[in-house]
Amino acid sequence: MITVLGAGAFGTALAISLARKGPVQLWTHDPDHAKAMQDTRRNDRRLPGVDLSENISISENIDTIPAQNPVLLAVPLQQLRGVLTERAATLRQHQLVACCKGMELGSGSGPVQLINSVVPDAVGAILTGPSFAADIARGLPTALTLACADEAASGTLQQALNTPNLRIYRTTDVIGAELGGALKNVMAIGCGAVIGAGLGDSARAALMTRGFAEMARMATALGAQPDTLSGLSGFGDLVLTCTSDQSRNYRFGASLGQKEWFDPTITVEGAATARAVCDRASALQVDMPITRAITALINGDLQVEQAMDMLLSRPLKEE
Ligand SMILES: NC(=O)C1=CN([C@@H]2O[C@H](COP(=O)(O)OP(=O)(O)OC[C@H]3O[C@@H](n4cnc5c(N)ncnc54)[C@H](O)[C@@H]3O)[C@@H](O)[C@H]2O)C=CC1
Ligand SMILES: O=C(CO)COP(=O)(O)O
Repeated sequence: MITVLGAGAFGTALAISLARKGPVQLWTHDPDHAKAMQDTRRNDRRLPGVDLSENISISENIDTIPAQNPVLLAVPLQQLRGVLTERAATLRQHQLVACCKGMELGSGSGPVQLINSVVPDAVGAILTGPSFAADIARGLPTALTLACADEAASGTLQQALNTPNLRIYRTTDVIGAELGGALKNVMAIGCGAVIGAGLGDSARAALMTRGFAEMARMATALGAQPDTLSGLSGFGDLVLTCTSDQSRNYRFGASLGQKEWFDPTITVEGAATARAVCDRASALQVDMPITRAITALINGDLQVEQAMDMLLSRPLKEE
């Protein structure tokens, strides 16, 4: 049995995929949402149009989780500390797999760092990489990275989470995998803004490439292995979210570029993460001009055209 905490788009999609192999417990903190999903056998709020199989049991209350059950934590990163703190007694000594992308405001922590600090006797891991919830739920082929510092646990989790459509690779480079997923969302907002403002595909390609260099710079400063960023969690997810309308970060960026309203209830991890990354970059003295420009855009301090002029007028340098 696998337990999924968080019945948003991603948690539900993972539950649907994993339920093809065995029983899954899907938890939501909202009793009305649990009732609606139990009645309709669908998650119309977050992942409409896909049925929840009988292998998925839905609950708004999970007091005990058998020790051998891996637990997937599929809530937005900025909510993760609260969920862990509230459920720490239940989650102790479990394998906890963060299924979220970002850096916490204030602490600058990634998801596994948060798990390790709030539930220190659990095994922390992260599942990340290029994957839209709707694709996973429809059974389309997808590849993800499972990062866990504990090699034995990483092998067990890889087996447990691999499904016929969901191919899981593993790594012990947790910080690299965390940063790939967190930083690419900031770039996706920037790319959406570039396309939304009509600045063209060439500008987007430049932003992705120089943005990737910036991601690698930050990752190296924090001790990640350089190769990790070139894998699914970095390069793979950067390509996906910077080029697809399915990405909420990209669509949010496009709305900034078009100067249009964007629904604030939609999860856009890159917005808070951009601010957290700027703070972390300042503390580490890592040069991240693209991230800073995107953050200024998100904060309303710059328009896309001004941000682009600022980047283009920087002193010339070697690639
Ligand atoms: N949707 C996607 O295609 C993918 C999402 N992710 C990541 O998954 C994470 C979750 O995103 P989604 O599921 O897409 O978001 P979502 O907006 O669809 O759902 C978030 C869920 O978290 C729940 N939640 C919020 N605060 C909570 C709290 N304090 N306690 C308990 N539950 C709480 C909400 O009720 C909601 O069901 C994000 O970090 C995202 O980057 C990763 C890969 C793909
Ligand atoms: O992380 C994702 C795909 O890998 C989902 O992207 P969005 O959160 O931008 O929708």
